[in-house]
Amino acid sequence: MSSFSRQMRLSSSLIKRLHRTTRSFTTTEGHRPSIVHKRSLDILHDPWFNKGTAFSMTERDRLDLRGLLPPNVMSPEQQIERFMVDLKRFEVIARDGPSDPNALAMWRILNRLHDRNETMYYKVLIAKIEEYAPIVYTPTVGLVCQNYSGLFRRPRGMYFSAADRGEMMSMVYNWPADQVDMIVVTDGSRILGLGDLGVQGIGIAIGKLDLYVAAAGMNPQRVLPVMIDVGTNNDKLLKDPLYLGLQEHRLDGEEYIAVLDEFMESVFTRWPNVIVQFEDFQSKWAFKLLQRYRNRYRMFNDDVQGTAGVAIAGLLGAVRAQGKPMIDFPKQKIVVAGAGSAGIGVLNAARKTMARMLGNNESAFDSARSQFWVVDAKGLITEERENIDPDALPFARKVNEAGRQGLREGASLVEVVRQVKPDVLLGLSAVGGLFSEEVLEALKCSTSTRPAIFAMSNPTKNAECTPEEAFSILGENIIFASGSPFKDVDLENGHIGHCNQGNNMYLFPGIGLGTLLSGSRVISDGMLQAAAECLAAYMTEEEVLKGTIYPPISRIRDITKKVAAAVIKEAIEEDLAEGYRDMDPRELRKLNNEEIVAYVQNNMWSPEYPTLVYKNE
Ligand SMILES: NC(=O)c1ccc[n+]([C@@H]2O[C@H](COP(=O)([O-])OP(=O)(O)OC[C@H]3O[C@@H](n4cnc5c(N)ncnc54)[C@H](O)[C@@H]3O)[C@@H](O)[C@H]2O)c1
Ligand SMILES: O=C(O)C[C@H](O)C(=O)O
Ligand SMILES: [Mg+2]
Repeated sequence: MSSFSRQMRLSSSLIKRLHRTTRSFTTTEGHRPSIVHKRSLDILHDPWFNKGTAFSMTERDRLDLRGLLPPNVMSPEQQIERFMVDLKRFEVIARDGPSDPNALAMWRILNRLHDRNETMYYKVLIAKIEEYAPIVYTPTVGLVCQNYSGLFRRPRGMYFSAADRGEMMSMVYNWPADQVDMIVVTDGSRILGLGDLGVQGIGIAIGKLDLYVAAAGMNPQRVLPVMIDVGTNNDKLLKDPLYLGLQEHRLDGEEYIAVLDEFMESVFTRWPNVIVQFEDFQSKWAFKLLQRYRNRYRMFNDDVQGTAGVAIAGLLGAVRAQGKPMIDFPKQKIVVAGAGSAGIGVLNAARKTMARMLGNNESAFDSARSQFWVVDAKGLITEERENIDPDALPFARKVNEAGRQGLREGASLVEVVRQVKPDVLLGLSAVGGLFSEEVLEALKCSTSTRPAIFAMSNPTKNAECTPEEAFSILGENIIFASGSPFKDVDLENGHIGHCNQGNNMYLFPGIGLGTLLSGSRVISDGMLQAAAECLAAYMTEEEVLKGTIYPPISRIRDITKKVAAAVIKEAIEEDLAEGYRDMDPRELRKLNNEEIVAYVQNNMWSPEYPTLVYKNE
């Protein structure tokens, strides 16, 4: 078969799936029309309203589009078919390495579609999320951020720089949408495991919001990616003549906080109901800003809180995969490599979960601490550590206790694994290959019947190990999860080693959507816990026993709906829910579980072209 006919076959199978997965994508009169205040070329240049060749003849007449488009009116399915031929030329599984140019080429093609026709873009993304999430999100988004100055064509989102101090309150009115539901903001200081990428980090905010639209059904007209450019400490970018951001060192201390404070005040003044997700801030600021804002604003930190929930769900899955009840979780010995925003977030949440299972009192909380061994760049953290980070202090091992185990301050990861014989080895270190052959060999001494490895660092090259390495050294009786997507491993004995993707994408969209629809003014620990428990309970006993502890990404819209419903339910129980639009809090309280899920479903946006009607402003 020629490559062209193969492409056409692939395209037509996609088209069939598109027909099946969504009811209608037509400009039918059955849908409520959208009012536009522009006509003619202004519409074609507006990705929120543009339908390209799918504008019907009556719409072309009504909106002064006649003569501005080729005469043949295409159906949305035909439009996608044409688009797919272009995209499929680069069909590869997107991974770092030799396929980078292909992954970037696919990102470019998708990005151009995003720029000209958002409805069609999200139609494609939702229908083929498994294939294109690795392009618009992790791992390719990392590569995109690294190359953003060269890839930048049309601006997307808003930029606030240190030079805008005193102006932000008026600047927010430059954004065209009167309603914004969701902001993802970064300062670019720690993009995935790639370090300080300065202004180029905007790519991650865009990628996260793509998932808000595709997975949570947020309306793309009401999401806003934001970059806070307070400079960069990346020497390469400071010297690069093509760099798009401020070429000065990062602001620090009070000056930095003043910029963030002004930004938060400005966006919440214009959009009082917005939710702000903090993303990829270096650990130094991630915790401080979370503490500063979480009781004042509707905000959360995805790397600290979203990751924690996903890890808890995975850790509980790993217990079930051993054939044990979840309540056995407090017996697990867990070695964590990495004590940054993500690692500490996971440790705190795991300790609290154990404590709850042990009786939810102070002594339970205290004893849960001894289940964790934390290794950072300087080795095992003990109370002997000089200038210990206060966030890591609660997890520092007591010197005597470490000594009894044959360990000391600064012991290497391999020594720790050898001595502790952990049930779980979890990496959030951003160091690719940290789980070396030696470390994996040491894990063979694990006292678990089914050891679990979480190589959660991103993107692909930063994963602490690959699934091939883990399965080939430890055999098939392990649980494996990674932050970036990897293929399952053929174990060559007729069995498959399952690779789970342990990524916060399974929670942040549902946390945001649930918060929005509950109308809660803050995002409580209980709401985050409810999200994690929902994800943990999502997998069936049978799936978990087969080693599948997270759902496939093709189910992300369904899991997000359920997570959002769990968040709403908890907000109601904590008396935080203030309602959303027509749904007032009293009515919200009357809904049963199924009705809450239906309420979420009914408020999820789907990519369908509305009929456009012009109205003079
Ligand atoms: N899978 C997910 O959902 C998810 C979520 C959040 C973060 N992450 C990933 O986690 C990684 C870390 O993020 P962060 O914000 O915590 O970063 P960070 O830079 O704040 O923390 C990194 C930590 O790793 C430690 N470290 C460095 N070298 C080490 C070594 N050789 N051995 C052991 N520890 C070492 C550092 O001391 C530090 O404590 C990133 O790669 C990020 O992409 C993944
Ligand atoms: O962005 C991701 O894929 C997960 C996480 O937020 C990260 O920072 O790595
Ligand atoms: Mg992140």
